[in-house]
Amino acid sequence: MIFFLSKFVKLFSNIELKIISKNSQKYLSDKMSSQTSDFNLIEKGKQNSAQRAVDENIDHTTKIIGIGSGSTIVYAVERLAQRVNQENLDIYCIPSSFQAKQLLTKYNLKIADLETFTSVMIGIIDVTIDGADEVDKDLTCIKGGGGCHLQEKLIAFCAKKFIVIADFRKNSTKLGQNWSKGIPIEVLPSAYRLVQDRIQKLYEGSAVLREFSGPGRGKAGPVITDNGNFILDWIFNSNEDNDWKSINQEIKLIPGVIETGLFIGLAKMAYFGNSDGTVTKISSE
Ligand SMILES: O=C(CO)[C@H](O)[C@H](O)COP(=O)(O)O
Repeated sequence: MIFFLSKFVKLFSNIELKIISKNSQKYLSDKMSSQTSDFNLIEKGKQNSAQRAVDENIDHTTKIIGIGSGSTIVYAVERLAQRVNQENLDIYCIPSSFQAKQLLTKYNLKIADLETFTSVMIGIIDVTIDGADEVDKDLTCIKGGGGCHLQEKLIAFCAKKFIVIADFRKNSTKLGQNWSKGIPIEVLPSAYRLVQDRIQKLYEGSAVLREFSGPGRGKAGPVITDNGNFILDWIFNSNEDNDWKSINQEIKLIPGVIETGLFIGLAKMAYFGNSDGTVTKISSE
């Protein structure tokens, strides 16, 4: 009797285990396919915003373009290369990073830098196109998620038109609404403790040294920018009504600060690729 009873219990628990494992397999596969579809919507959003920005702002009169960095700009460069070939456009591109330069090389586009041309610098670039980590209702941006905001600010500053391209996640009313990784600040390596200290005394939140994470990724220790500097990410209090213009000026006065990832009054337009396939265009004028 005991023998049969134990056989029955074993059989029942095997069935139960199979049901649990089937359910968890279903849960995992549902979760994975919903993550894949989220990923696709985001990528499609990036692509749609990039294509629209290139198509609406570049023509045969465009001679010099500033090229930002990140994952969204890849779609813009792809589209630009297509149009340069199809329409025989004669365009020089100024990259904002090692990554952007590699991208331009891959697509065989003509590369220049800010010293190539002898004319007046401000306005020398017809259009600069770049991604952003977050954009608020006034088109103030947080940039530098990829650590390239110093060169990105240079090509935004020298452009007649600075255009932001992004997927729907970056479209906020207020900075900090969707982006929680803070404001990147490029600093001289020997000054990072001083800047960290000063920011934490001036404002709420913390200024965290950006480091590589995870075994087998990058190197141990701090992220080094294309210019050989460190990055602090200032995680600010997003519930405050922050006056970004004066905060930016104050941070830039700290010795050792090279550039902040706050782009104020620079963007003329932003294109956001939405999850339904449409593109929202916001203009500062
Ligand atoms: O500022 C940047 C790099 O310094 C990027 O433009 C920003 O991080 C957005 O990147 P992505 O297009 O991958 O979302």
